[in-house]
Amino acid sequence: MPLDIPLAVMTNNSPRVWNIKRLPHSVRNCASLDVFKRRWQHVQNKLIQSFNTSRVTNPAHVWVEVDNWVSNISLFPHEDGIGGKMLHALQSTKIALVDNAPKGTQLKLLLLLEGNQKVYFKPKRYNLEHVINGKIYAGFDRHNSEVFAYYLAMVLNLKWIPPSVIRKVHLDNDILPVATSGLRKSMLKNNKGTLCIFGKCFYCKINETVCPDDNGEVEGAAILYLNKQLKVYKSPWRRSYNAKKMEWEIDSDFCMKIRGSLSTRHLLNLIEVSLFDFLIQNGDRHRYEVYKEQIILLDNGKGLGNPLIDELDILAPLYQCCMLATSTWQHLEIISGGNLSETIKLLSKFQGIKLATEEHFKAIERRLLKIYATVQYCIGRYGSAKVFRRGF
Ligand SMILES: Nc1ncnc2c1ncn2[C@@H]1O[C@H](COP(=O)(O)OP(=O)(O)OP(=O)(O)O)[C@@H](O)[C@H]1O
Ligand SMILES: [Mn+2]
Repeated sequence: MPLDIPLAVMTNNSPRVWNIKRLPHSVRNCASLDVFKRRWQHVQNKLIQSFNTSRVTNPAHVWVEVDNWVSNISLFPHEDGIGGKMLHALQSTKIALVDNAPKGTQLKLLLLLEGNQKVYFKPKRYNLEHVINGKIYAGFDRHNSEVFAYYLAMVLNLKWIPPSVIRKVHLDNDILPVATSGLRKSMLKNNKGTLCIFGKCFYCKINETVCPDDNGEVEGAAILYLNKQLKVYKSPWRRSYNAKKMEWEIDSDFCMKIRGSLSTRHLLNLIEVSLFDFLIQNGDRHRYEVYKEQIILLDNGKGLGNPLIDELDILAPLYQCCMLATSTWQHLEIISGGNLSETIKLLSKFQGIKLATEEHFKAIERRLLKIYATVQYCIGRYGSAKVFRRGF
């Protein structure tokens, strides 16, 4: 068991622990609730304006806008309906070329869309109801987790994630005519005579294929490819992927040790990412990419595995460092009370997609309460002046 897990959180699922009285003062103070509500409505309206558009007359214009976007506060534009337009272009632009994308361990394809836009395509491996058991990083990537993560990041105001949407591609019509010979060689016919893909990647196996459905279509997450110079870091809180314990799992002063080598800003960013990962239960962020001093949320496919489990040690950066950017906290305050799930559902509906079962949405709300409780633990231990930091 990792050291220093908040006691309130550890005494586990007792409803008393999640009683509203235990939440940080600001969250339960009725006078603030009105202020939060107004602030949230403002944020939600902006998100709706961004995603409530789907028709794109010329996707090439969207890619030009995306490519030319320069900003220190977001990876992509988010005003004037561009969110929905990017997703629609990702979902419907004709595919000009498809190849294997051998980087990483999981089967994925690299699509080149007309207009020269590169896209990663992570195929569907499971139905939404499928529950992953075992280790936190078990199983194949979940395509819906990638897309869910995108909307979650938007709602959390983490604007450093590539747009991602559910897309169906027709194997015979959309893929085969434009497939490279390498990709054709990584396909085979199953015992029903259907052509399936086994791909080219570290874990790709000939007996673990992706096959089209009865309509001849393969569903997957279409993720915008970032053609940018990214710095790669190993996460200080990465798992060992074997029986060996990592330093963060045995050393209660772990955060103190790494503070010497990471700037406060970088650490606050890592902590913010741990909240995001805890909500979807992505325990597989072994390394991360940085662009313009910001962590980019790439590879979010290991979330949404089991809605009944909340692996607390994903929150270790928060409860071991007990620091949080004030701006992050202010945003967490306004998404309480169901706003988070409601908005993800609302925004994804504009693209006509269902991203997760009700159990997963409930789990996200439950985990949000655990984040509040962990912050409360930190405040109790160190006082809010030490916990909340001017961050970004
Ligand atoms: N949208 C993207 N744009 C550009 N590069 C990307 C994008 N997504 C992932 N990458 C790069 O490709 C690599 C592999 O992608 P990803 O991590 O999603 O695959 P994976 O099979 O899950 O890998 P792993 O098993 O190592 O987690 C990443 O390390 C990252 O450098
Ligand atoms: Mn991965």
